[in-house]
Amino acid sequence: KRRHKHSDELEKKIQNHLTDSMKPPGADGDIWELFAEEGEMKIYRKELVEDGLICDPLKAVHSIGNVTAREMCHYFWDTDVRMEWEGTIESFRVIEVPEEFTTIIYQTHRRVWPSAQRDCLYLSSMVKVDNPPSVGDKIPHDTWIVCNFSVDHPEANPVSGCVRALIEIALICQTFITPPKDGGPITRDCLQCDIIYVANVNPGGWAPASVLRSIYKREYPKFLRRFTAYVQDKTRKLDI
Ligand SMILES: O=S(=O)(CCO)c1ccc(-c2ccc(C3CCCC3)c([C@H]3C[C@H]3c3ccccn3)c2)cc1
Repeated sequence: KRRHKHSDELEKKIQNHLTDSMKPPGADGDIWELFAEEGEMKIYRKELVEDGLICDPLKAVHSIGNVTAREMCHYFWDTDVRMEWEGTIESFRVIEVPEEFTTIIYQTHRRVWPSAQRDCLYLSSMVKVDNPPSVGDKIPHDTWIVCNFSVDHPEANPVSGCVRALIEIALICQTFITPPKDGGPITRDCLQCDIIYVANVNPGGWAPASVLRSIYKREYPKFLRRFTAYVQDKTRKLDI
């Protein structure tokens, strides 16, 4: 069962995401504030301050056509394409690959004036979920999750002056297939991918609340817009 040092922690986090993060906002009795809405994309936040630091949890739900859950999670997880859609990291390095679909990454974020630059050191794992909870009455064809969470690593060799931000992030995707009425073959037009993205970022040290909250308000919608468009573009059949 224990495949690498973080296997147990990873399993536990995935189980938590599948039970907690897949619930629609508000189902947990918590008060989520809808702060951005663009078509199917809805982004919610909660205000949370821990030890004086802004740790506002974020939850986004979205649904896009023509892609599968596996494609969404693959492009989110695959570091080979990271800089093609990530707009706020300055550099990153894969420190270790504990197993085939699990990497340990060190990355630095662009400095947010007037606070110090932040870096993140985290494990990133892509997993197919076998017995997914079905949300509502729709039955998913398949469910995939990418789980990113902060870990320690002796070889991080951090950029001096960076403050370590702590992250707990998950991208959970489900593929829904609507076969064509005429009984024809299933094409990309029959695909719908439901997305849940949860992010808990602890800035790790002081940063002005107003600055952080305005960054989150700007960066999360931008990230979801840019990333989903990127995947649809990468998977679009070539215009013949
Ligand atoms: O989804 S991922 O796993 C994709 C891999 O990169 C992810 C996303 C976001 C972060 C992150 C980490 C630190 C910060 C802050 C804290 C104080 C100063 C930097 C932010 C703030 C900058 C905000 C932000 C929000 C959304 C997207 C990017 N930037 C975001 C880390 C990982």
